[in-house]
Amino acid sequence: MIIFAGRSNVGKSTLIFQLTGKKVKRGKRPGVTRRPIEIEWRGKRVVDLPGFGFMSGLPKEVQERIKDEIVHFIEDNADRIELAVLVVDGKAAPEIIERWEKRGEIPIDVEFYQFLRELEIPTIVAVNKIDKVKNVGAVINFLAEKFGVPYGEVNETFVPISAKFGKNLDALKALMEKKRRKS
Ligand SMILES: Nc1nc2c(ncn2[C@@H]2O[C@H](COP(=O)(O)OP(=O)(O)OP(=O)(O)O)[C@@H](O)[C@H]2O)c(=O)[nH]1
Repeated sequence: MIIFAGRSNVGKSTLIFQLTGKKVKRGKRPGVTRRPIEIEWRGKRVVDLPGFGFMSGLPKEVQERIKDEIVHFIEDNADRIELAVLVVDGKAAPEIIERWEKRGEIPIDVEFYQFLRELEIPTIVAVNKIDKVKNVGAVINFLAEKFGVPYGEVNETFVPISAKFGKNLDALKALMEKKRRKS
């Protein structure tokens, strides 16, 4: 099983469509049915987890419930998950992370990455929307530091992509194949 996770609106559905040719789009009404969506792809299960973090119009309790469901889903399936792709918005993430830190909170992306690592699930961070980013290297260095990824592991953890424009998806696919847990 391969899981895709990330904050709401980072481009998960767009990316999964680009990689698999399958639509995983939910109805746009937030909070209604935001269960994990599973598709079959090359004999594997690919799961699009609901977006976590702040979504406008969603009460805090609903956001918390979604987060709990995601955590439970991952814990329940940890042995079967061969790879996690954490999608972040390369344009928005640095600012969001800094805002959370200023409030004294652990940014949700950081928490989530560390949660996956604790469960020893191989994890790739797809840094999406790089078409909107000027200095991609700086963003990746920033994220690596915040996520606690050692320098020597940066290249096998972060992949800059643009899902919308189909940019660098071959590199992502290659890394997915390399990193996934082979049983
Ligand atoms: N500029 C740019 N926009 C993108 C890119 N990828 C996705 N988007 C846009 O970002 C918005 C959100 O994309 P989705 O694929 O719906 O995001 P999602 O993460 O599945 O969102 P949720 O369903 O809320 O979890 C859409 O308007 C996409 O067109 C990208 O690489 N570059």
